[in-house]
Amino acid sequence: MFLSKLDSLKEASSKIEQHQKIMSSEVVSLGEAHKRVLAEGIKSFHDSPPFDKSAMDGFAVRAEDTFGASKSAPKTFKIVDSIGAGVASNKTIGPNEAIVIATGSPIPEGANAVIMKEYTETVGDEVILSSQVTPGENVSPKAEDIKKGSVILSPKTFIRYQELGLIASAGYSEVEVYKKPRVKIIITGNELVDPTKEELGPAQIINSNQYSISAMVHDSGAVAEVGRAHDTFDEVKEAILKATEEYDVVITTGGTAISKGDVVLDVIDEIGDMLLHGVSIRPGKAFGCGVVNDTMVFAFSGQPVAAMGQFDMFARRYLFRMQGRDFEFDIVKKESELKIPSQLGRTDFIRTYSDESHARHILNRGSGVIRSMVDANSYIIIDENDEGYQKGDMVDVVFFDSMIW
Ligand SMILES: Nc1nc2c(c(=O)[nH]1)N[C@H]1C(S)=C(S)[C@@H](COP(=O)(O)OP(=O)(O)OC[C@H]3O[C@@H](n4cnc5c(N)ncnc54)[C@H](O)[C@@H]3O)O[C@H]1N2
Ligand code: MOO
Repeated sequence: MFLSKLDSLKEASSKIEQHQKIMSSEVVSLGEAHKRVLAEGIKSFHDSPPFDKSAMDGFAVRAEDTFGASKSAPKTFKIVDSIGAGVASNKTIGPNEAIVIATGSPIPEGANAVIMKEYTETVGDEVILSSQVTPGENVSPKAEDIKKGSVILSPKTFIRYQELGLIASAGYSEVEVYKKPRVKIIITGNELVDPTKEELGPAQIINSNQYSISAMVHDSGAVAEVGRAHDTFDEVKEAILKATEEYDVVITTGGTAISKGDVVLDVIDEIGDMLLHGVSIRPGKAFGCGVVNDTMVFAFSGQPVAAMGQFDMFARRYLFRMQGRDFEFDIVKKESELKIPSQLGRTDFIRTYSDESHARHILNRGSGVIRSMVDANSYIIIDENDEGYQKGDMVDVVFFDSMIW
């Protein structure tokens, strides 16, 4: 049965938060660290660049010697050396001397600027400059990017491609990150068949949740494995108990309402601590969760859209936080194209297609209409204290893409 009074979204979130777990850490190679979260701070082993470095192909010179050089009054320098990538010159530049230099090579002793090849003409062992340079021009100074010994990233930083580059430059080949939670998804429902079944029986439904929820788990930085259970108390109980022993989080779908085969919440109640059954949200009211064997078990509706919404409202934040990363809805304001009524005391997640300016309506919004999630790109969130919106009101919108890990 649903609990006698439905929890609000805020109450439900806070009950779940009280049982938030954080994963331990592991060391992974840098190649595997993309989209993981740092469990350690990163202190640089090196300066980057490690030396004053040429930013251009051209000639290293003493800037002072070039002053006054122009197309109409070119200056001639003597070429005393030529260095390519990965080579340092052992020469020291003297007055009116130049060294051929490649982008990335160390600035030779005595030089303080690089003139781009385009402003020069080489004649034998001399180079004619048709422009002047200022001290430091076309030179990337030592440690301009990273200073040796400095803390460049703090723990809990999400590693995007940019951070990967920085970590590599700091001299790391492996890093300590939070482990990925392993999530067992248990699909319940006697009526369910695989998408491969060609002829559906009179009461059969294709199991789509397995695919959508697994993908959502994956999109939250976690690893998903799927199992099936029939709608019997013993089978669901055994499946949940086993999963809580082997996985970090368990998600079930189906069997959260109140007919005979809806056993999931009764099972959780018997074998663990039930935290929630029924939340004042739409879609997704038939949501439950509890803690079994010290493991969070989320019980989602069988209705495909309700299950996706419940993931967005509860499981996504839980999985993010397990990996050391926070998650809040990234809310933007859009103008509502239509009047949207809502019930006080309930938080609504209205599927919508939002463009630059407007939140546009999606018509059929049943909990089983997966098409509505495909046509939508965002939710309008209507707070429990709002009775809805008039056409033209500014509404809170969260884009689906903004929720992905
Ligand atoms: N008397 C009441 N009945 C219902 C209530 C209520 O408050 N009082 N709540 C309704 C709400 S809200 C929802 S949501 C559903 C939740 O039902 P269940 O979680 O028990 O889901 P099922 O009955 O197992 O399935 C519902 C529907 O979804 C299909 N389904 C199930 N699993 C999958 C899957 N893996 N892939 C695709 N589709 C799936 C299933 O075949 C049903 O058609 O309860 C309302 N009832
Ligand atoms: O959990 Mo149900 O979505 O409100 O149809």
